[in-house]
Amino acid sequence: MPMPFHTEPPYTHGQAARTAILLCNLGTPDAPTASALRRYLGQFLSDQRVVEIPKPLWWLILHGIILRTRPRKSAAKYASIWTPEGSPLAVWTAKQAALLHDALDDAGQQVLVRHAMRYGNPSIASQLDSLKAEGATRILILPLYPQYSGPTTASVLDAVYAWAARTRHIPELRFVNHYHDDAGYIDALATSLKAHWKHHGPPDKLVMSFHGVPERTLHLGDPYHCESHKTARLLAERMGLHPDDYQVTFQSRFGKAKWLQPYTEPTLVQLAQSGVGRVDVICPGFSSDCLETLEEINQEAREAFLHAGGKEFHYIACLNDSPSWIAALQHIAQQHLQGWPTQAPDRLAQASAKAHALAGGAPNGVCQAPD
Ligand SMILES: C=CC1=C(C)c2cc3[nH]c(cc4nc(cc5[nH]c(cc1n2)c(C)c5CCC(=O)O)C(CCC(=O)O)=C4C)c(C)c3C=C
Ligand SMILES: [Fe+2]
Ligand SMILES: [Fe+2]
Repeated sequence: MPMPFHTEPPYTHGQAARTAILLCNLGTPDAPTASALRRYLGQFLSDQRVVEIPKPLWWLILHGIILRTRPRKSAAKYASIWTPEGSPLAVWTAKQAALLHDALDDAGQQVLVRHAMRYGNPSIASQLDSLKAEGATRILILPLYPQYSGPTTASVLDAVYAWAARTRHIPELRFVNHYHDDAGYIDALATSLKAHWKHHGPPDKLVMSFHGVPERTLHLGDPYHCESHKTARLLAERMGLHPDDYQVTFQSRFGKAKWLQPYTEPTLVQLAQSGVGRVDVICPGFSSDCLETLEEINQEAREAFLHAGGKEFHYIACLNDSPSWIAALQHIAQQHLQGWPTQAPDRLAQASAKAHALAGGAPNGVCQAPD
């Protein structure tokens, strides 16, 4: 009796091999509730890329303290930014994938574009499984983090490698490592600033706030700090700013350890106290608005600045679905897709079917080499 060798959905005879892009973001809770936050934070904060404290000790702190108190507090913050469509991070990420697909399609490149979340849903493994089931044999992993860091970019790659480790027939995989100095990305940020300043004029100080990481990761070789500063310098140059016109800060500190400095909120308070009337805050490291920008910056930091005597606080929205950002993503994707076929699938299917007809077909009509 013939053995059923296939442990995964096989390519059916004549099915086209497809090229795909998986946009990967951090993830977000499924609902602004304490139970959803406990699940999300439990997964997020168990990742050794995110918290580099030895496991037994961290497990006790995480389960004994953090997951008992933080979910309720964080849920209240999420509730303040939640939209009828869901969490802003999830809404924007899905929209970016759809717009990137359409932009590539308009350029004559038919590729599958999906999004996945490192924590929460849809997971990286589930999206890779479904891409494979749709015939993807070449997958470009594009993390939505312009600056490389261990907790973000490397953690996405860990999830991809973990999926690959349990997959028999691994598709060709490519990874975008970073694009902190990509001209299109810098242009997209400059376009946001120009649009804002066209109506409001420039501020007394522009604060460029990046998510923080523990300072020791810099000394251990993480390029995040330097890449963030390079993004800031390129944006300033692009805007013709003098070094005194702007400041780079790091936000979202977690725990008691020293993180990258200067910290965003204390800097804003100092600026207000030293007589700076108007600040504009932009968050170039976040490709879409999320809790860290909408709540931490646009609510908490705004209040701290105004409370300390500042007069005007302008928050400049993330790149989200802005056309210049989608064009930048398209260009970044195209650079990394070079050499991979991106024609219409029906043309590939015809070529594949013809090849099989010439070769006499595959046993049982099952084909594991569709190109
Ligand atoms: C515990 C350590 C954390 C590290 C290190 C860290 C790095 C890091 N994070 C982002 C981007 C985002 N973080 C977001 C939320 C968030 N981050 C942490 C902790 C660390 N992040 C926590 C606990 C949370 C959850 C919210 C809370 O309870 O405070 C988000 C927003 C997600 C959303 O749902 O909107 C983003 C985006 C980067 C880029 C980064 C390192 C460079
Ligand atoms: Fe974070
Ligand atoms: Fe540096």
